[in-house]
Amino acid sequence: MELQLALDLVNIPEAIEVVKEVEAYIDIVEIGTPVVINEGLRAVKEMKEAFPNLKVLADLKIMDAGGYEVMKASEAGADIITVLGVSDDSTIRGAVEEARKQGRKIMVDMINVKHMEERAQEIDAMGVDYICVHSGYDHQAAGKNSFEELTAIKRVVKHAKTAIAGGIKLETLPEVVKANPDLVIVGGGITGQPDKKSVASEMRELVAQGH
Ligand SMILES: O=C([C@H](O)CO)[C@H](O)[C@H](O)COP(=O)(O)O
Repeated sequence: MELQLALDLVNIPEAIEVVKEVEAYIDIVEIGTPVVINEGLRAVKEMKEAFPNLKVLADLKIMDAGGYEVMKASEAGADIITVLGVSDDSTIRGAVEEARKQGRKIMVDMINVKHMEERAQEIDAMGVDYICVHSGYDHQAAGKNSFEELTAIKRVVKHAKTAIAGGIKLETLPEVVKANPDLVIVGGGITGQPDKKSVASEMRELVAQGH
């Protein structure tokens, strides 16, 4: 089980400072959607240059022009790029095809997908690398989480790795680990803490107890 740090509410220098603190405890660093909107793919490029040994995920939440967007994120140095599960199949297939050419990976974010198991099965068959259940900020504000959705996709996903994101904190991580995703994504649960290093270190230990 791997741990991904999501950086959403920071600029590039702040993002780099956070990663310096917790680098030893994470497998993947995510340049979050708000950072890409504010700073562009330059944020991906600068993060990869600063931490060449970390995998960098560009959370573009692609909805159209999958091949083109994946090509641009790959040029910036992204190892993993996100596409939305609610997109047309042609968008997801285009993203996967380009990612294969570029030696990158595709994560499909299942935010707002209505028929979770059915769509997860279809997307799994398209050859994506990760399928991620996700309660976004607006869902979290309404008190939702994705724990049940993780169990649902694990029933049907045969090839892709499974991931979960959205409001995961140190206190809720043991429940997530029990559900056994391949990847846990944490943003505010680390970045919003006064002692980011110790929280990330405890999270690393919990995640290491999973497979
Ligand atoms: O993808 C995200 C969200 O849509 C904002 O871009 C976050 O990275 C994801 O939800 C993880 O962050 P936390 O919910 O703060 O753990």
